[in-house]
Formats: sequence, C-alpha cells, structure tokens
Amino acid sequence: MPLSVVTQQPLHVEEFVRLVEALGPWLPDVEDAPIGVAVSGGADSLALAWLARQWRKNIVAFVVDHGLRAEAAAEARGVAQQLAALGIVTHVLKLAPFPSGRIQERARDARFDALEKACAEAGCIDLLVGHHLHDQDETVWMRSAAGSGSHGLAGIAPVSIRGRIRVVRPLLSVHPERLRGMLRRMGLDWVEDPSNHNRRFERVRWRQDLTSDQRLQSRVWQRQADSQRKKQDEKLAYHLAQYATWHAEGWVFLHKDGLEEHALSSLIRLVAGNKYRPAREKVQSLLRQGQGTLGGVTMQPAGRFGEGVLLVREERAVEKKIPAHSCQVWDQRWLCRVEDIPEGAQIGAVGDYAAQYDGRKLGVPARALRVLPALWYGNEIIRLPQPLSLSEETSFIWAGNVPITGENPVAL
Ligand SMILES: Nc1ncnc2c1ncn2[C@@H]1O[C@H](COP(=O)(O)OP(=O)(O)OP(=O)(O)O)[C@@H](O)[C@H]1O
Repeated sequence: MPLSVVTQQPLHVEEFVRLVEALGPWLPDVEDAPIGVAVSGGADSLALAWLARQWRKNIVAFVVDHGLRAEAAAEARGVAQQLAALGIVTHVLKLAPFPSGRIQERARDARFDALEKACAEAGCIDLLVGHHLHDQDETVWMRSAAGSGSHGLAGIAPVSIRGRIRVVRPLLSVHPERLRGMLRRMGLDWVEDPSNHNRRFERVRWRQDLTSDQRLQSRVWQRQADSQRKKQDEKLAYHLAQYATWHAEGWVFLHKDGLEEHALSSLIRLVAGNKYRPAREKVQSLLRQGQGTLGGVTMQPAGRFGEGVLLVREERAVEKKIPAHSCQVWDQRWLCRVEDIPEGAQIGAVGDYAAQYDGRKLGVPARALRVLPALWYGNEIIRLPQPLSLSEETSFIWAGNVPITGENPVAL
C-alpha cells in the first residue's frame, strides 16, 4: 500500500513521553533547570512545545527571529503570545544581521549559536528541536545523492552535543502528519514559513519531490548506516582510548601503533575544532609522509613525548586577534572566562611570548604553548592561559565543540 494511503493517527502525549524518556537521562523537573524547546512557530516545533509542556512543568521556549523577512518580528511575537497562553515561558531571540549568500546555512549557524547561549543563560542543558521523520528521509536522500558513506547516511542523530548543550530530537521517528493532527485536535494554529516552499533550496525540492517509495528506501539506508556507524564509532573509541592522549592545552599524543586513517582524521578535526574531517586522500598522504600539516593541524614526531606523533594546532591557521568579550570563543576552540575585560582588549595567540617559558618543565610542546589563547591589551598580555598563568583562575577553557568519534552535530 502506498504510504500516503495509510492514515496517520494524531500523536498522543503518552507516546511522546515514551519517545522523549528513551533519550534521557533527564534532570528532575525543577524550576532551576528547565528543558529548552526551540520553536519556530511552524507546526512541528509548536506541537513539540505543547507535548513537552504536558511532559514537564519546567520548560522554556526560545523563538529565534532571524530578521530575514519584514513580518518575522511580528510573527515571533505572535508565537511567543501563543506559547505564553499555553503556560510556557518564552524568550524571543533577535539575531544580528548576517552577510548575504549561503543564507540558509548562515541562518542555521547563527540560530544555533543564539540558542546555545540563551540555554546557558536560562540554565538549560537540554534543548528539544522538532525534526521529524520526513526531515530524516530528506537528509538521508540528499546525502545519498551527494555520495555520502555510512556516517552521512545515518542521518540526523536523535541526540547530539553542541557546545554547552545537548540537542535532543524526540520526534525523529514521527510522521509530520501526526503532529499536525494533534495540533488540529487541540485547536492550535501554526505559522507557515514561505521559505519552506521555496524551490530555490535543495531540501525543499526533495521535500516536495520524494515519492513514498523513495522515503521507504531512505529509511532502510538510514537504519543500515546507523548500525554500521555505531560499530565504527565503538571501534574508533576503543582505538583512541588505547593509543591517544588528549591534553588540556589542546594537543594530542598519538602512539605509533595507533597511527591509522580514522584515528588521525578524527583527531585532526578535534584539535582544529573543525566541522568536518579532512579529505581521506589527504589523511592517507599525511600518513605516508609521517609529518606535515593538514586541516589546520601540525603533525610531527613526538620526540621526548614518546614513540608516536604530536598533533598541535597549526600556528599559521589560528585566528587573528579579535575583540575580547566574556564568553567569547576564539579560534573556534577557546572560550574566554574573564569577566572584567577592559575596553579595547583582544584575544589572540600567545605567540612569541611563549619563548619565555620552558615547555619541558611544563610538559607541553613549545608549539602548543605558542597557539594557546591570551588576553591582549595593545602589545601587552594581561591574562595568560593555563599552564602559563600563575593565578589559580582559569581564563580560557576548551570549547572545541567537536566530538571525538561520530559526526559533528549538524544543525539542520
Ligand atoms: N526560528 C526558529 N526559532 C526557534 N527554533 C527554530 C527556528 N527555526 C527552526 N527551529 C528549530 O529547528 C527545528 C527544525 O527546523 P526547520 O527549519 O526544519 O523547521 P520549520 O519547518 O521552520 O518549523 P517546524 O519544524 O517548527 O515546523 C524546528 O522544529 C525548531 O525546533
């Protein structure tokens, strides 16, 4: 029977609770630690917010206004009012304008950055988002069309870590019609975003064109790839635990017996804080050479650190100095924890200043000391990172936001 003929029953609260509880553990339902919900005002996330509110008392909704359409601000206010009427505390997050080009990707990144920050401020460590079964089908199909391997075909992960929060997608196995059915039954209206129908975007074209058979096929691929990915990840985690040592100054020692393609590419991604692993051929060529730079990371023989290699952030690749703020991330890896930052201060690499320190005594490669972050005021360093600082206070903490195994969370 074609899928479209199957009647989709509205989703019930009990089923939602089963789905969401399976993705725990969850903190107790207390005021100080609410669960965040990202709500666009579209049917899926509105349904998610309503269901989450039945599940728990303490939730906080975040509505992001990208400022991309004239009516967006009024729509966001409308959604906030609708949520407030459902007894849900809501914050509207207005994004600063971003440059044109790659608009969907930029909007997504900016949205998740804003959501992560807002969650941290509201005391949420978990954020629910409303991706559903059709989003998963389209993602898998698109990745298959792009020639992805099992990592890509495993699709959107039900749980992923993004910076300081856990992003949870309890509706990934739910047909969207079941969510709309639920909203209709509750008499709740939703907003239709016109960009969801704009065929300029690849995802929209697949959403409109995928047949039921293609959707079924993509679910088969997804399940196979997911189980393959899990096996590969377990193997890699075991391998890294055996051979790799990550150091708090952002560098890695990899034992020679552990030098192989998957381990190396995952560690390069980790040390550089990159979204993606480097291309396979390049990793293989680096392995053949035994040393060199790739993906913003330098690999060199480990020398006094043992038989193997060191992976250190490449000095030429680090971000230039940027204006310093508290909670500012520099070089996509270091979060500034300093509170009382003077006007005009900047975050930049320690650089030549590191020459004053003895890496041997500190147990850190000299190269790794040079690429650590520091707080600069003109040509002076006013806050040093650990282990160069004499103070007990930690001025910078690792915020690489990159998993060691598995895929980087893709903010869809
Ligand atoms: N403007 C926004 N504000 C808050 N959360 C958002 C916003 N846009 C998307 N999200 C979150 O990301 C999820 C997936 O985004 P996507 O663009 O697929 O959703 P949508 O089709 O715009 O809306 P919905 O999923 O609510 O129907 C949403 O379900 C929601 O949780």
